[in-house]
Amino acid sequence: MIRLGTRRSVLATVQANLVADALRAGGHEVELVPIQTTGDANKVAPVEQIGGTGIYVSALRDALLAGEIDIAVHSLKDLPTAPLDGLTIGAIPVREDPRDVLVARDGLTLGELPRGALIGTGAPRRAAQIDALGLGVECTGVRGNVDTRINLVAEGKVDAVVLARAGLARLGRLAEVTETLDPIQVLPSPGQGALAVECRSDDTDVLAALAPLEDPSTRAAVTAERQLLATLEAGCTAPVGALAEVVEGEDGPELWLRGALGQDDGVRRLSANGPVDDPVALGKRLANELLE
Ligand SMILES: NCc1[nH]cc(CCC(=O)O)c1CC(=O)O
Repeated sequence: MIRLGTRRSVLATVQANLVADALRAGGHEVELVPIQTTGDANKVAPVEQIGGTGIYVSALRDALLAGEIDIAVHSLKDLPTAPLDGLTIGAIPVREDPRDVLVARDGLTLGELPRGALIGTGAPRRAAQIDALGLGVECTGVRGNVDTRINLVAEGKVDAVVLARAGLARLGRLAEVTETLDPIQVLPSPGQGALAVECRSDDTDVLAALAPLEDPSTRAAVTAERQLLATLEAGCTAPVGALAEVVEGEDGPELWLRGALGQDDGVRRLSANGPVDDPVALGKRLANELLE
């Protein structure tokens, strides 16, 4: 029996079930163990004020280290970049669409929102990139689950909210999307749309069970994105956007990485490419170029 720890939110439960079903299809028995995290217990305070990086994952990691569960399913973008002694990411399954989306009143797109329109987003990354478009719209901090945030639009409290497309896809709510934001305008959070299945580093049985869930292209892409973030020494709430993709080059597959860094005077954007088997070097190189 593999005990799978998950946060209690609807999205986390859906994501946990995706992994549980994949393991069951491989002939394994899986039991879901719901666990309360700081991020879920406190849905009001800004993320930065209640611990920042890791508020959604530390309780799951503690349960893993204590042997209360065998695997934890995280949204990769919520997982701190620093590795934790004794734990490893046993599998990164194929990624959902990594882009951000707009859910706006009256079916509006970003460009159709009037000047002064209020966009709800608690993420400095999203606010910095939207500000840099010079549309005259205003970003305001919001928190809470997908339902809460979409309701702010329905209640007229904001004109629009920005969310991860992957979350809406997994919740079956893509019909509410009014625009999918082009990464040319808004780069997603490093790791967005990908799941990380974490386990104990020495748990060979669980590592073997997780191996078939792994998608090597997703692993390469998100490793480059997360290395970019780690090198920029930014936490999950810092204004860093990143998106990597494996593309077919002249001499075979190569990894392309785009990065955006919010600074006082605007957003700096660069891209670079490198071999698929060294995403860490690519992430470091682009980070250093962004800092120059
Ligand atoms: N920050 C919370 C969070 N963590 C993961 C997702 C969505 C799913 C994903 O990106 O994999 C979301 C919601 C959002 O940003 O809209």
